[in-house]
Amino acid sequence: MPACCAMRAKASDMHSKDCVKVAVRVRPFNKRERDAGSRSIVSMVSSSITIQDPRDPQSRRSFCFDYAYWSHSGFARDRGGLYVPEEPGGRYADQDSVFQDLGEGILENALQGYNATLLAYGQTGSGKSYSMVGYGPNKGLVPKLCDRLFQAIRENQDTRQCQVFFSMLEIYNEQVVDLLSRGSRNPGGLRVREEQQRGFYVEGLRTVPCDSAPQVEQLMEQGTRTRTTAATHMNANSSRSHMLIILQLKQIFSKESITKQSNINLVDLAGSERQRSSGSEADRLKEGTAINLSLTTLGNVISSLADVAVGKKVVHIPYRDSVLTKLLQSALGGNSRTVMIATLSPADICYEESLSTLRYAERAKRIQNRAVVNESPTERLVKELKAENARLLQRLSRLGQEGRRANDETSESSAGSSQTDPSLLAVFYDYIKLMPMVAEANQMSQELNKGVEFKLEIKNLALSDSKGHDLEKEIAVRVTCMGRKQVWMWSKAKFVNRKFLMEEAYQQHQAEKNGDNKVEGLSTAALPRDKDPFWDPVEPLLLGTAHLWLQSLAFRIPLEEQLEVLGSEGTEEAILQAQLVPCTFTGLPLGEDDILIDPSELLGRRLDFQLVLEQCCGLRWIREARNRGVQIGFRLFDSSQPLYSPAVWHNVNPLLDHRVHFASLHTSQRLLDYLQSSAVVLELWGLQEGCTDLISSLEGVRMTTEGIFIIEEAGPTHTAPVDSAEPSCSVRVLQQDLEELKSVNTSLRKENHSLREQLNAARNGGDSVRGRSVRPSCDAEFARALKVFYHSMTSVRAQLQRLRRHRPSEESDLLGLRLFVDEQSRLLRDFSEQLEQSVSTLKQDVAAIVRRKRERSGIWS
Ligand SMILES: Nc1ncnc2c1ncn2[C@@H]1O[C@H](COP(=O)(O)OP(=O)(O)OP(=O)(O)O)[C@@H](O)[C@H]1O
Repeated sequence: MPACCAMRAKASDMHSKDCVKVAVRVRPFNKRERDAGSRSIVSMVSSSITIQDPRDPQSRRSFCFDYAYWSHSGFARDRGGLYVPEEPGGRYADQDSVFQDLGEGILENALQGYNATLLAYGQTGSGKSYSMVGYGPNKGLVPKLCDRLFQAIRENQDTRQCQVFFSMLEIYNEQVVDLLSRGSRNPGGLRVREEQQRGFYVEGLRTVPCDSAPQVEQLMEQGTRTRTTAATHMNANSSRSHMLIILQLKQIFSKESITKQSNINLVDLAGSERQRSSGSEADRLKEGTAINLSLTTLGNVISSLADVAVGKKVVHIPYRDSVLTKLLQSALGGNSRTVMIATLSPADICYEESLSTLRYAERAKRIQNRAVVNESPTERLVKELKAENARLLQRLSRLGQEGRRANDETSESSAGSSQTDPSLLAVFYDYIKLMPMVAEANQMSQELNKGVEFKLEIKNLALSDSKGHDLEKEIAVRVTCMGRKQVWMWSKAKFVNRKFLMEEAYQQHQAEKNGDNKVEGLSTAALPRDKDPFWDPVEPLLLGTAHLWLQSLAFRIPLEEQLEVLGSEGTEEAILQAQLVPCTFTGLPLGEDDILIDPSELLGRRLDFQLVLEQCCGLRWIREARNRGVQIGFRLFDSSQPLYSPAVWHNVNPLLDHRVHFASLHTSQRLLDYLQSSAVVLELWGLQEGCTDLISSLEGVRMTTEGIFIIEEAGPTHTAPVDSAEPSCSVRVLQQDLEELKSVNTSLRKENHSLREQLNAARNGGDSVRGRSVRPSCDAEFARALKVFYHSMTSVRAQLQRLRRHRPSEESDLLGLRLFVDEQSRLLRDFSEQLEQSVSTLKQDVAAIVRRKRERSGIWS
């Protein structure tokens, strides 16, 4: 069977992750070989090729490749000068058959949106240029590819708009020369730069838009003329430089609103032969060293990648060691579908070089690339990034406005508020960096049937601490096991580490698939869970938080709230009904008369209150999967350990009915400040099948025998060391102060009592009537007015929160934005009306109290 027909699988048949495809082509004898009476030492059967050592005919080496082309014999030259098989169906592989196998596949890949690379490797004069570019009528892969590309563009012009850009460069002595910019050769060559997204690229390389194959051919001719060539003893046309043609194909599918972009790299490598003492001068040696550097590095990169492919641990792939490998990074082990054509002479005098070429090709065969269509991921990434950007910008501007409002009086802060939060920028940077890694992890998971999905999230994007200050944002990866609906949150570091292990597992899997028995280590299929980089033990997950502000406690006013539990990125996770109930130390709720006008009255006194978690409603976590549960975690004041409500499972609106009694035995100014300026952050924790409940750690927690949590110990008398016989001098002074305060308090209470009596007497015509309803004192009236005000402030605050969260949809067009602005104005109007209403009610109440007080003093006087 003709070898060229043996392997007819097209390059486009490659899976998105596959090994570099390798083809070998054997050329006819050249004049020198014929003159030297050379004999062929290469034979080909199907896709396997055997080479014989001319000094030891028994010594043979066989290799098997994806494609093998016999172009050595059995050909004739037709009238047009084309080399064709001597007889129809003959074994000679002509330019057309090579293009059909390799070129068509590359073209299809490019049209699908994959990057593609074609490398020609071999000894000088072995037929690299013939295969890549061709001579005369025997057009090679590149011109044929361009012909077909423009033909395909014409055929598909109804469905897509296409743009083709052409660049051509040469790497010579580790310097990059733009072959399309004659005359602008700067001595150091063009710079190779690196960008996060783009990888390595040549700065300032001329990129010419093309719309026809003849135009490309013209540019190629121009480039070839410019190309540095140096005659060697082996071949008058041989080149000692690497030539790289880059065809960029941009396709716009207007109907689907997507674009696809693919790069086709066509690389004609310099001759692979070792530097020989061939009458070269000093310059030639330098040339040789540099060429060796690029090819040696290419060899090293290929070896390392081949090692990786068989599961060996490779610490470093030396892409950066040469210009060539920098520019070919994506073609070797990256996002590209790559084909290498290794060309060789079958002549006995070329034995060493041909064997070395075959070995090189053998290693290249093992390289595994991971090509992705540059449409969906890129489009999605851009879309996601844009959406994220819009969200972050909105948040930034909101923060800026809030910052400006809050810091009106401090010019320093208001200046700072216009600055971008550096933590946000860092997160942005991480986000962009991790996106392709996440895409790769997803692809590996899919191919290995792991059923695990990775998604980037910004942790704490919408969350704030107990003072309402924004928490530092960081990037996290949400990992979801699709089948069992288990979720994990991985830190950036953990993900990067795991991604490395995933790659190892993936490469192992590929090696197993290819039936490589020499693979060391465990089979990916039998990977135990603790060794599986896609697996982790299930654990509770922080779903979101809600803030219950404590200010009302400083006035001993009860508070009942419907709190919105916000997820890390601002999504509503649930509504939580919670209460703060000031109470006696036995847990009985305090009455209206216990409301304080001045919170400092609490100083030094005991304060008891209960935190009540009543019910959770509309739990998104449970709605998504019923086999889940939740718990609420919270911590107060100085406590380092959170307390948790008991777990509730399988219910979207579970009753929590959880009540915790806290007490401050001796309220300090610090606690008072805390109550007036802080919130208790209620954390909603998601439980999943197989994970254990969160348990409150009571270590270091002071509790009374009645189960009351002490948030602040008793005053200095109690905190004095138990074993000290005599209290210290300052403690004694404080004790005296306390006693004095106590007696002042007692006399004040008495006075208060007698004043109430007098008031009642005045109101009831001098009779002191016991048991009848008594009119409240001014203080109590004032406290009540204050309570009404606080309650109204609760709904004002809710309105403010609604305003803060209200944002236009990411896809908003002009009409959508107008609707958003209208709605925003309405919300603002409601908010200011409510605020004004609350303040004016308070003002009226206070005025009425003052008026009544005056009237009463009139009565008394
Ligand atoms: N498959 C082939 N069929 C017919 N002639 C071939 C074939 N391959 C190569 N040749 C001839 O061999 C000679 C050398 O080939 P070519 O110039 O392609 O070598 P090369 O490897 O590109 O060398 P260099 O490293 O100098 O670029 C050319 O004259 C070419 O026409």
